[in-house]
Amino acid sequence: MENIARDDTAKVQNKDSKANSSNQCKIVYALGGPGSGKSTQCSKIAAHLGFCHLSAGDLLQAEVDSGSDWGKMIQDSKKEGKLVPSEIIVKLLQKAMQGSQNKKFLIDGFPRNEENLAAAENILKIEPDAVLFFDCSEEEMIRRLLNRNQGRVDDNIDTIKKRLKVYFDSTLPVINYYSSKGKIRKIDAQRPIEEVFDSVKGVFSELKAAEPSTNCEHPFT
Ligand SMILES: Nc1ncnc2c1ncn2[C@@H]1O[C@H](COP(=O)(O)OP(=O)(O)OP(=O)(O)O)[C@@H](O)[C@H]1O
Ligand SMILES: O=c1ccn([C@@H]2O[C@H](COP(=O)(O)O)[C@@H](O)[C@H]2O)c(=O)[nH]1
Ligand SMILES: [Mg+2]
Repeated sequence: MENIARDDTAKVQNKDSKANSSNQCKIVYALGGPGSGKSTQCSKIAAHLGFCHLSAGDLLQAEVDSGSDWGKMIQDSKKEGKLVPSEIIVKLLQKAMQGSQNKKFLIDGFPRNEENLAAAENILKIEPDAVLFFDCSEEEMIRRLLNRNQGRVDDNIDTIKKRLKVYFDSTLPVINYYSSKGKIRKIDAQRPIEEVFDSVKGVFSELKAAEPSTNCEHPFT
């Protein structure tokens, strides 16, 4: 599977990639704990700021719904709050990015562990321009997930506890890595949806202000 993914890597490049600078993309990651509001905010960013929103969890769920060979394994992982092998999500992201005319991607809920991070850098060959970190208390995340009411197999207290453990053990180190690279934009996600979105818009305004005024094919806003 890794070989198939590698064959196509040159088609998805962004400004931090070494190759193919003529095909520049803007890439923003959205990370945070389960229920921190990543997908809620990403939907609003896509609607208001013209990004293509790619939710890793939704891409995996689409595989389950399509009855693909990976479907059962993905569904079992989701029920257990476990992460699927990186090559699967990389393949799905790659297909979605290549199928989009948009060059501004908002990747929601990936990378979630160090294996994902290595796959993003070495197989997808993407580097985020910025990483939105939705910071929310554990109590509030649990409250939101138990009230989500979307029929998700993982919105029950046993699975939520497992997902929180994966988040604290595996995703926080990824957030710390991007923090050390100066890419994290931390947002207080504990507040009401519109207040959080005001902060999100502020982040994109700052990113736009910081980008070079010339030769910018895909501006942040
Ligand atoms: N700021 C907020 N205040 C109150 N409720 C919120 C807020 N943001 C999102 N919600 C609600 O909390 C629930 C979880 O939000 P959302 O699905 O966006 O979280 P998520 O971070 O994408 O979670 P997951 O990691 O499970 O995909 C949803 O029911 C959503 O409507
Ligand atoms: O990169 C990823 C993203 C998601 N998963 C699996 O999907 C579920 C649900 O994801 P949400 O982002 O919360 O919708 C997650 O718990 C994992 O089982 C993954 O493996 N890798
Ligand atoms: Mg989500």
